Amino acid sequence: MTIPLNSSAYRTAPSQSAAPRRITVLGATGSIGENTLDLIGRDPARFQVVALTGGEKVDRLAELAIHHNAELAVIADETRYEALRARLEGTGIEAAAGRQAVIEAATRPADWTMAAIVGVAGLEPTHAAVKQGATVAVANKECLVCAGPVFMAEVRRHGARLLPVDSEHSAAMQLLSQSEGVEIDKLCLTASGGPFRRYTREEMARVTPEQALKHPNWSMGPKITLDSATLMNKALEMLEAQHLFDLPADRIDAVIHPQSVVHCLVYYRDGSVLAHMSPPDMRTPIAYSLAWPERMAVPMAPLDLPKLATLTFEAPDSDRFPALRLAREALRTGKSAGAVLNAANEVAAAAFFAGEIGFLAITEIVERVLTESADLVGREPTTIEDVIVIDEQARRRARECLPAFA
Ligand SMILES: NC(=O)C1=CN([C@@H]2O[C@H](COP(=O)(O)OP(=O)(O)OC[C@H]3O[C@@H](n4cnc5c(N)ncnc54)[C@H](OP(=O)(O)O)[C@@H]3O)[C@@H](O)[C@H]2O)C=CC1
Ligand SMILES: CC(=O)[C@@H](O)[C@H](O)COP(=O)(O)O
Ligand SMILES: [Mn+2]
Repeated sequence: MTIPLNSSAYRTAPSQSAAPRRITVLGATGSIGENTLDLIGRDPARFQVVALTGGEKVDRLAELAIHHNAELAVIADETRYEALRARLEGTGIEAAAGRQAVIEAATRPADWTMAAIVGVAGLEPTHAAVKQGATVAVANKECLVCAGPVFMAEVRRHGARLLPVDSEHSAAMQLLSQSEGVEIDKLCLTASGGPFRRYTREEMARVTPEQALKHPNWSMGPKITLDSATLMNKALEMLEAQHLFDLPADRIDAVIHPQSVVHCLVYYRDGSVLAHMSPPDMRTPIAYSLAWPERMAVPMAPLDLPKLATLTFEAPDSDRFPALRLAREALRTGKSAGAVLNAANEVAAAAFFAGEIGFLAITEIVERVLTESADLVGREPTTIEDVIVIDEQARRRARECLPAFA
């Protein structure tokens, strides 16, 4: 379902059942996957693990599957099937491999699926989970960025329930549940500003992948950590919010908040602003989605405001960080702007990690591909398959751009 602004949907208690909830984690070996399983492992009587999937980390996937007594473990990289099968031999856990097997894992009946594969690679498996009509906790923001209206239509068509996991969107869902029947003026996402918040463009031109991977507040996978450094993460998140909450482009904003304690703010026309706070640890939004509409305990210390002492906010600088300007344009353009922006960013991010381009070239390539791809940007996909075709074409154009930025 669309997260409705004017609905009591959040307050409807689920039927209470003594049976453990059947859980699947797509992207189990990643940062979100590990945090999800950490919480699940603390209350094993409440959860039963159906399927776990990984990309390449076959040993870790097998360890997690054994530890959580999963029914099925799937590794996306087919060449690692034999290694997975050997590790799981005698455990009774099924092993499978390949892209299609990941999609099939997502179709196994489950009450709750965590969608935490990174990148557009997560789109088809998450869509497969949505088609089961169950609850999907969606960390994979690319589903919404690339396929927004099509994906949300599929959610409605299959009667699935989406629970946002991205910290800002989890916060937004909690804030918007206070706004039933009330028009909001603005939804404002916070951005830490990343490790280069105070860098000049000249300094940014020389930064290395190692420096970009040092996020000031959050421990996350490499791709999203780099996106935080370019502010492309916030660009993706503005598009994610547009589709999740069905908001007009001009009601979505972002502000720099270096402490990452406030995650989202909702502005009302009477001057009120509601803000959501929590420590910068993803186990809080994951726990919210796992226990929803109830609350569960997490193992972290509560926020210590006197110790924090100061929370600060700054306006983003679009000259040094063009990503937010690109996001605003993409929000207004709609259609396939999000898919093209994301595809170009995935290609450019991989090229930066490979040492092929500099840090500033990442957003420059995204802008170049968006500017030169009016034909792609203007397409209105009607199916997930259409989105994948657009993504592949935008990737090809981004790859063609790389030599000019090397
Ligand atoms: N990390 C965080 O705190 C947050 C993450 N998110 C979003 O959640 C998603 C996951 O992020 P994060 O956990 O950081 O990412 P990670 O890189 O840590 O983990 C990604 C997961 O996806 C798997 N994977 C990678 N490529 C493929 C593929 N082609 N097919 C199948 N599986 C694949 C990886 O497997 P393996 O490692 O075995 O190769 C791993 O399990 C992203 O969309 C991100 O934007 C949103 C908010 C916060
Ligand atoms: C934890 C989470 O939700 C990330 O998306 C986080 O927001 C990244 O930090 P930035 O605010 O630096 O993008
Ligand atoms: Mn986020």
